Amino acid sequence: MAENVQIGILGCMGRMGQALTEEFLKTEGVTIVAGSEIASHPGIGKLIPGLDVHLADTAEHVFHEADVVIDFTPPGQTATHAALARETGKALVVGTTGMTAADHAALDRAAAAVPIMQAGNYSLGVNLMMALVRDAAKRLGTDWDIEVVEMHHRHKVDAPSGTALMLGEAAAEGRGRPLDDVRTKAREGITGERKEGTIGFSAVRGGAVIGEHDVVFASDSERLTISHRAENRGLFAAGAVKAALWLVGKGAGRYSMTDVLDLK
Ligand SMILES: NC(=O)C1=CN([C@@H]2O[C@H](COP(=O)(O)OP(=O)(O)OC[C@H]3O[C@@H](n4cnc5c(N)ncnc54)[C@H](OP(=O)(O)O)[C@@H]3O)[C@@H](O)[C@H]2O)C=CC1
Ligand SMILES: O=C(O)C1=N[C@H](C(=O)O)C[C@H](O)C1
Repeated sequence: MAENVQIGILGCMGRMGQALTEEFLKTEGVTIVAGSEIASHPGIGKLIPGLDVHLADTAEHVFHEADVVIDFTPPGQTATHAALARETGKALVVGTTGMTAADHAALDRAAAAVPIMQAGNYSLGVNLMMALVRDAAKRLGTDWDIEVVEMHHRHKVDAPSGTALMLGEAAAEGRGRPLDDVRTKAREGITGERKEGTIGFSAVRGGAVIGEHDVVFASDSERLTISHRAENRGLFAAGAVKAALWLVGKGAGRYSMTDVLDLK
């Protein structure tokens, strides 16, 4: 690992931005050298609490200053940040969810030039859960219906969660099918009976829930549920810090948390 890794955080004053700052401050061998927020943020130009760094209003500044940039901004900026990583030659860790196919394509383009880490969930538990779900889906026939249910706080803007989609992809992979071919989105009205082999998604929003995910396997005579509960945001921040340090010195490419945790 490099001597002292210069870290930049996009969305620095958000829920995850603050959890990341706290986690990096507890970590040896790293310095937060830049942080950005949306231009209308009242703290722009002022010191970021706990740091000797002024809050910037552009991502360009953060990419210029840092070795590794961590992106936990709301959906919509990923393609721009991927292009900046490619142009500046900097490593990028993406935590943002609600990504589009165009966002993924932009990350793939950047990954031809620089190391890119992306995960819808940076916790050990969820990444292990993906392997369990893949295995269960492989072993249980299509007479076992698969439903992914998630609950998050009232501020979350995307649905289903990035984690729910990762879990759905793991289940579809276990069944040897692309998720897009078997996915059922939210149900409403006269939906007709459930089609065998499909994977359903339900998103619940309310209160301050950090993140809850259940994958339900339901047959005519029994039901298996694999569940994860996040107890605090520090969990995701600790995983993202680990991922950022793991990325230092890696070649160009697209990486995920399963690489960091050696879960493949
Ligand atoms: N992969 C993982 O493990 C996890 C992923 N997430 C994901 O991370 C993302 C952020 O979550 P969370 O921290 O809760 O959200 P927040 O809204 O609390 O934080 C995002 C911050 O980024 C700011 N922001 C908006 N646009 C920009 C911009 N262009 N440049 C810099 N900053 C900007 C927001 O400002 P403003 O509020 O004014 O818009 C806000 O302060 C979500 O997509 C969420 O799903 C969350 C937890 C774990
Ligand atoms: O927005 C959140 O808060 C979270 N988002 C991620 C997701 O969409 O899966 C991860 C975690 O569940 C919290």
